[in-house]
Parts: sequence; C-alpha cells; structure tokens
Amino acid sequence: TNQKILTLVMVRKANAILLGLKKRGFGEGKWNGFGGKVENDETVAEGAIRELEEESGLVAKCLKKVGILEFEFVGNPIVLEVHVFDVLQYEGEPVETEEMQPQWFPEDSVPYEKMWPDDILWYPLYLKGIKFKGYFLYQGHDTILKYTLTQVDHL
Ligand SMILES: CN1CCN(c2cc(NC3CC3)nc(N)n2)CC1
Repeated sequence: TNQKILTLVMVRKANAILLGLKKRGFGEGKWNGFGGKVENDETVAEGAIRELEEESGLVAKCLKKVGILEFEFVGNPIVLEVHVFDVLQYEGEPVETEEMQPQWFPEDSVPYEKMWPDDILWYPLYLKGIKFKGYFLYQGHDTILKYTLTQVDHL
C-alpha cells in the first residue's frame, strides 16, 4: 500500500527537550525527535522504543502517545503516517550515534528554523500536553501548501 508507518519520539526532562541533529538520510541537517520505520514483527510502540535506543542510546521506560501526523508530497503517492510519542522516564545518557547528534534544548528555545516546517505548528500543542492529529500537504521539503491540525481526546 502507499502508506508508510513511521515513529517520532521526543524525550523531555524539566522543561527541556532532547532533539537530535540528523546526520544522514531523510531530514539530514534538521533537528528532530528520534524515530524511523516500524518493522513487520513489532508494534508501533516497540518500533519507537527500538529507534530511540538505536539513535540516542536511551532506553524509554514509559512512552506516551501524543499525536499522529500524516504527510503527503505533491506528485508522490506515498503517505507518511508518523506516530508521535513523548518519553518522560528513560535510562541512560544521550550519546552521538551514526544517525543523530543529540542536544538538550529549553522548551522555549526549540530551533524551529532548523526543523521540519510542520514542527512550529504542532509543537505548541505537544508542549501543552494536548493530543493532536494533523495532515500536511508538502511541495518539496520546505513548503506546506495546506494543513489541518485538530485536538483529539484519544489516540
Ligand atoms: C522517521 N522520521 C521521518 C519523518 N519524521 C518527521 C517528518 C516531518 N515532516 C514531514 C515532511 C517530512 N516532521 C517531523 N517533525 N518529523 C519523523 C521521523
């Protein structure tokens, strides 16, 4: 099918958020949470936990679903369905990996200009603990032609 299920995990501690600078591949050069594809033999949450450890060295002890984001790109039939999670309890210290260079940012200093353009739209909901569903139509990787973003009670 032309749907790809992906994960995105943000780790938070006392009013700071852990982001990684993507060193290669999709989103290279952007700060983002951690994540990737979901394998056939794992749940979305298991995939999220696995990617977080692979990309940051952190082991999530509790994972909260906070949102679902759908992305479409003009001229490309593949729809990305990104399941977004928040981690407040984890083990380990973040380490640089092949994929990501981790850094803590104060929640009021998120480097939106060096992130995907959709982030500045949904992070305010995420940081307020509001669960959300969003759909974004991109033209290329820099322009959002249209989007919808709604608060939801349950994911
Ligand atoms: C495994 N990944 C891939 C996609 N991803 C995205 C995508 C995204 N926008 C989409 C236009 C690309 N925006 C954020 N913040 N993350 C999360 C991690």
